[in-house]
Amino acid sequence: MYCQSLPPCPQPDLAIGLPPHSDHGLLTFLIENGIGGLQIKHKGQWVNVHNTLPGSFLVNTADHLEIFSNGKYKSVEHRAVVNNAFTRISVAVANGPSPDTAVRPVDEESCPAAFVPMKYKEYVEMQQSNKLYRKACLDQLRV
Ligand SMILES: O=C(O)CCC(=O)C(=O)O
Ligand SMILES: [Fe+2]
Repeated sequence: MYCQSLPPCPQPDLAIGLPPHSDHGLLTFLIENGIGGLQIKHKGQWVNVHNTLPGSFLVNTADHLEIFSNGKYKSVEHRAVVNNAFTRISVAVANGPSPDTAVRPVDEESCPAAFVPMKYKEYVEMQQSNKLYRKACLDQLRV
């Protein structure tokens, strides 16, 4: 579980709250304190995602879904921007396999694997020991 607190910024256009990245795991569940600020990359453009449905989670597809589905379901690239009025608080819960599971494309027989296998815990360590940058971590595993 990851908790973020991003304070107001006098010049939000010059700052980035959380840099562009994709998450480890299969799916990520997200909640925030009603401020908005999450953006996803869609067809090359940043799109605001503001979940206003009370009591609901926002769900992002993550890297291990992309690996497991051999690229069929892409992990979503996302970032969080700040604003000049409110502190933004968010909680993200990653959901993945057990740490020692080597995640590989599910159907290697019918089509060539697009990713090399890696244990989930090794992937998390790799992501946490590098700067978050777009889908750079997943790109390391591409064949
Ligand atoms: O703050 C958010 O809405 C997103 C958080 C996030 O992307 C993360 O913790 O991986
Ligand atoms: Fe994220």
